[in-house]
Amino acid sequence: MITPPSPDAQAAARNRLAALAIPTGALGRLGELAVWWSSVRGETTPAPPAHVRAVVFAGDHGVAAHGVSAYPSAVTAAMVRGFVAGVAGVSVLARQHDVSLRVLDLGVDADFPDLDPALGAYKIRRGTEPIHLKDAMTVDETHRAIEAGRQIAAEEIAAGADLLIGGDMGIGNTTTAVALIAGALGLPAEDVVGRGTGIDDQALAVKTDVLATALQRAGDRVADPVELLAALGSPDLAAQAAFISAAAEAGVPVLLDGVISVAAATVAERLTPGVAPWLAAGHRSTEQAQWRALEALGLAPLVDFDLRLGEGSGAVAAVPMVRSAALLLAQMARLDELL
Ligand SMILES: O=C(O)c1ccc[n+]([C@@H]2O[C@H](COP(=O)([O-])O)[C@@H](O)[C@H]2O)c1
Ligand SMILES: Cc1cc2nc[nH]c2cc1C
Repeated sequence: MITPPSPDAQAAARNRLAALAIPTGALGRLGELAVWWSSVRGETTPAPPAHVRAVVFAGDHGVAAHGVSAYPSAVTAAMVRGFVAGVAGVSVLARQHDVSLRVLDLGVDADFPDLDPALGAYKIRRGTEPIHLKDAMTVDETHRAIEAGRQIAAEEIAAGADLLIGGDMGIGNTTTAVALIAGALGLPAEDVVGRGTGIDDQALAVKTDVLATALQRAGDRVADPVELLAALGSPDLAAQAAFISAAAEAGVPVLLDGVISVAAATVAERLTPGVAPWLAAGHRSTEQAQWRALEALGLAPLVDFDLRLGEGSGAVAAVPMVRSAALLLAQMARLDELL
């Protein structure tokens, strides 16, 4: 059950925004962001987010061996080591913006015996089945991934999070993410397919075929979010979807990233309707499925920099905007105080 963000705080914030020493509406989307932050924090002028916590959900995707990505699956495990070492793109942004960053292996097709076992504490399986040929995983694995995502959110909230971010790492995961979006929104393969890590026209045609076959294979099962995740998803996507659901249930807002994060949010809205008002969209990815899914959630992205890195990077890059919005609403004078 999801309680909506505070309508009283939202109304009070909107009134204060309208009274600020600016021409009416001059803060544009920054003003709307401030009102959102007030509503999710339940205060007229809440402090800016000070305990932003990001979790990277890593996993491999069976479709990666079928010509849908510009990179081999081995990159997933290599990048997991990069997150652990603090040298991935999102690692740099997280340090810069004082965001805590945790990477978890939900389904990487490798083991990491030399690393902290906490990395694999929620591991469900090694890789998924290719979704155009068979179900990505079993329904039991799906339930376990969902439970993992809920627990991970609970841990981050217990650690004091006032804003959560879900990131991703997984070669092939844009195929999975856009399949979930297509399944949830009833869109055809051509309306969701994108170039992911940067595939050429030939691979784009293969990816479109894989998606169309996967959607055909899943059929009506897409109507049920657990069946949708089992047929077309992955442990990492299922866990991220449940992480978002659990955050919204606990009244903790989530800043979304690119197409994988937005696919997780789309599934979260199906798992627990009423999630969307707890979400803000960090950035606009290059993936068309992300724009369509954001629109369906009623969200407009903050940063529009042609980012397509994933990892939670676009969300972390937008954290300063949330902080700016909160501080503007709290610290600016009203026009009537200056006249
Ligand atoms: O966040 C996005 O919108 C996004 C768009 C394109 C690619 N990615 C990242 O690239 C990887 C998946 O791309 P691909 O082509 O292997 O499906 C995965 O690790 C994602 O984090 C991420
Ligand atoms: C190098 C590399 C880094 C990434 N980070 C997220 N997705 C990625 C995909 C690749 C290929």
